[in-house]
Amino acid sequence: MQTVAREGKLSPAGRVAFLSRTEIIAAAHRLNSKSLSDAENKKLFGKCNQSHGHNYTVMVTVRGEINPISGMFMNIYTLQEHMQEAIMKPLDHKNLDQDVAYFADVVSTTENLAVYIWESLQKCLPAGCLYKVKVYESDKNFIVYKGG
Ligand SMILES: CC(=O)C(=O)[C@H]1CNc2nc(N)[nH]c(=O)c2N1
Ligand SMILES: O=P(O)(O)OP(=O)(O)OP(=O)(O)O
Ligand SMILES: [Zn+2]
Repeated sequence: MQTVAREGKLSPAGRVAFLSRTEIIAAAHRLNSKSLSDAENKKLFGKCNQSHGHNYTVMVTVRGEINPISGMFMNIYTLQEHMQEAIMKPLDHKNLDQDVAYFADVVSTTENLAVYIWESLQKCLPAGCLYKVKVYESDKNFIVYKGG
């Protein structure tokens, strides 16, 4: 279906684009499960059973139809604002296990951090537009979570 504005040609409706933004959060954590004994935690998590920190790189990808009038489906600054509220404010320069209630009983693995970020963003983004959360714990280690 063609949509033509008063001036200029417009892209046909129905084109889906994927918009991504990254932010870096510095956070401390300790891999420790309350369901395991101290000895089991030490055996399973090794040195990560001790408090340490990471500079996590978080990449959020949203998707939507390109608006034929504006040429976008979401202003990047809107995504930035949502990431500020859902990610930076609750997580940056925090101790995940002590300062974030979600991790009181959830092991602060990168997998669970990605789930937390997904669920936090779902509350503020339009339904269905969140596509992917990718979290790098280091240059080499990263997790991708797409919901479900
Ligand atoms: C390295 C670290 O500092 C960690 O905290 C690592 C240790 N291993 C590991 N394995 C996973 N599947 N997920 C993690 O988040 C993780 N953290
Ligand atoms: O996320 P997709 O499906 O676009 O695929 P990709 O670019 O391989 O990304 P990833 O491996 O991070 O899911
Ligand atoms: Zn770690």
